[in-house]
Amino acid sequence: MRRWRGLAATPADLGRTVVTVGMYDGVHRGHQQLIGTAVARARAMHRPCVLVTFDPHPTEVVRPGSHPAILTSLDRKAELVAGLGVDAMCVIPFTPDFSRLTPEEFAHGVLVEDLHAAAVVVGENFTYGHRAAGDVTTLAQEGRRFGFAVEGIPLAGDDSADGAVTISSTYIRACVAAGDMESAARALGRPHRVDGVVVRGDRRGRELGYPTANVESPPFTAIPADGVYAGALVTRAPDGSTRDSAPAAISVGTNPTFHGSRRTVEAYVLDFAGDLYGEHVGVEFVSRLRPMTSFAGVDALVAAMADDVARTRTVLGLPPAG
Ligand SMILES: Cc1cc2nc3c(=O)[nH]c(=O)nc-3n(C[C@H](O)[C@H](O)[C@H](O)COP(=O)(O)O)c2cc1C
Ligand SMILES: Nc1ncnc2c1ncn2[C@@H]1O[C@H](COP(=O)(O)OP(=O)(O)O)[C@@H](O)[C@H]1O
Repeated sequence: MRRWRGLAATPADLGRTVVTVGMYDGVHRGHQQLIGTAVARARAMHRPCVLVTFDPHPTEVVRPGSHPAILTSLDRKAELVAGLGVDAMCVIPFTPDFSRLTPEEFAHGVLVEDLHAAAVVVGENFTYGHRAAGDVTTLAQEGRRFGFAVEGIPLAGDDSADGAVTISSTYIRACVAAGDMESAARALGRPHRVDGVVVRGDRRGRELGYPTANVESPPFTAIPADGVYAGALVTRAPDGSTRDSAPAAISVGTNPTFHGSRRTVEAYVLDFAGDLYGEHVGVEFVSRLRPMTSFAGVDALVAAMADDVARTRTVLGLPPAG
């Protein structure tokens, strides 16, 4: 997949394109349907499918200080959309100036002049331009004027949840913030993952018998509620692709037993011994086991960790330790 930042860097040899526009944070099941439709239209028209997204999140520019938790980094988003067949990802720096483009300026300047759109595929609730004044109806009008087709796709739902919900990034952020990783996974179509780099901690884990990879993630990463989770540690190659995935018991919180103050994400990898410092990893959260607890002493904590590891094996369907 080709990828560039800023409309000025758009390759000159794209020809006419099929464009889909959105934040696509999470690349959840609704996004997957929408992107799948855009890719299918592009294939049928023998055009490249270009996904246009924004960085930083527009909310932060429109209402500073209100940055939402981010479900997928740009690199992870690129990996996921490439897997859906998207040919190119264009990241538009979302600046105050860009936020002031009128709907018509966006349609004509960005979609027609920069990206040569022959067709545009968006969700039926898509809005664009200054104060989100443009919607699918205005986009269809611009399309008739400037010569591109417009398709507004109905939003996907999750009927298996208590009462059907419309799948959205906001809904998934709420699931993650509450530690409901099963609902998050149903909406995402895969477990939620926190990406980051393994850094040094207090070097206490190995003394307890449970060394933990402390994973430092970028600001605004959507980190699940404090607690202990069953999941996996995914190691990544330098190009970002997945190298390996191993079962893990994961701790999120300030380690209150030791009166810590920094909130950390730490993964104890089952049946593993080795050096993970500096590795680019992803922590995948499958199920919440219990809250973060302030134990009276180290022995009680170690006993709880042994139980967490046993329950992790059960949750993940692994045989008990031999
Ligand atoms: C499965 C698991 C469960 C944990 N549960 C708790 C807990 O309930 N309370 C707590 O204070 N710390 C908990 N921790 C975090 C440990 O306190 C932490 O891993 C240990 O202090 C090592 O820290 P270090 O990696 O910075 O050396 C847990 C860690 C793991 C891996
Ligand atoms: N099973 C394992 N799970 C996680 N990390 C492990 C494991 N075995 C060895 N390690 C290594 O040990 C480090 C964690 O040891 P620990 O004593 O908790 O130190 P720190 O406080 O620096 O995290 C990890 O970053 C990793 O390099």
